[in-house]
Amino acid sequence: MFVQVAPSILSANFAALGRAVEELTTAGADIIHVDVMDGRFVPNLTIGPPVIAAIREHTNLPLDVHLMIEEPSRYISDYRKAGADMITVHMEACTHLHRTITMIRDSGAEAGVALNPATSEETLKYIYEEIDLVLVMSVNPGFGGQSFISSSVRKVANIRKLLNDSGYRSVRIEVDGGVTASNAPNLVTAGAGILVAGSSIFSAPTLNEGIRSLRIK
Ligand SMILES: O=C(CO)[C@@H](O)[C@H](O)COP(=O)(O)O
Ligand SMILES: [Co+2]
Repeated sequence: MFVQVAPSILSANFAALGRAVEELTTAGADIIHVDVMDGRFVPNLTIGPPVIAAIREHTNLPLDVHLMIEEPSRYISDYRKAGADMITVHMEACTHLHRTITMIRDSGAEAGVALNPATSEETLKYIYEEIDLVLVMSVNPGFGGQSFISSSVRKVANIRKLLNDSGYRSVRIEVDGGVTASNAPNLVTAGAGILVAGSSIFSAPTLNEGIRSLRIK
């Protein structure tokens, strides 16, 4: 079954992000996942547009920018200008979600909506038409290296069914957090099309082996 693998650079050496992105590209990544944290929406701080613009120079792969920030609508154009191809905002961080995802699409990027583990898939009902992907958080956002929350597999299957039944088969489901070679097959069978992984890829003997271990034959 076809799945795209999106390594998260949260697990890379931040002193050498350009090289990490080049190595992931050579190792067979499909997409580069970039975690943006503001220390408010999540209890951790990472990087912003200048760093994304710098890594943009080191790969031609799509940059998938996962915004774990309050009021993301204030920064959409900054992230797009920095080189983001896909911009995902959290349902829980957006009072005016419809407006924010419209801004993302108008900027020319693909629009994604992320759901925290405790947020129901039912909340997506009125925005199927406006989005390109749903990001299912399979850990509580904020940190790499956490354990996978197993109910996420059921959530992916529910979302796939809701999307297919409503005529939105082309909306992809991305899963992020604790993804490993042991849970990847179940996630793909449930309907995930993109798997994000940080620690499982960076702790593998090689980046290529880590990426390949998540692809389902
Ligand atoms: O968004 C996040 C964490 O909030 C993720 O993208 C993590 O970076 C994934 O890391 P692992 O759980 O695979 O180590
Ligand atoms: Co992420």
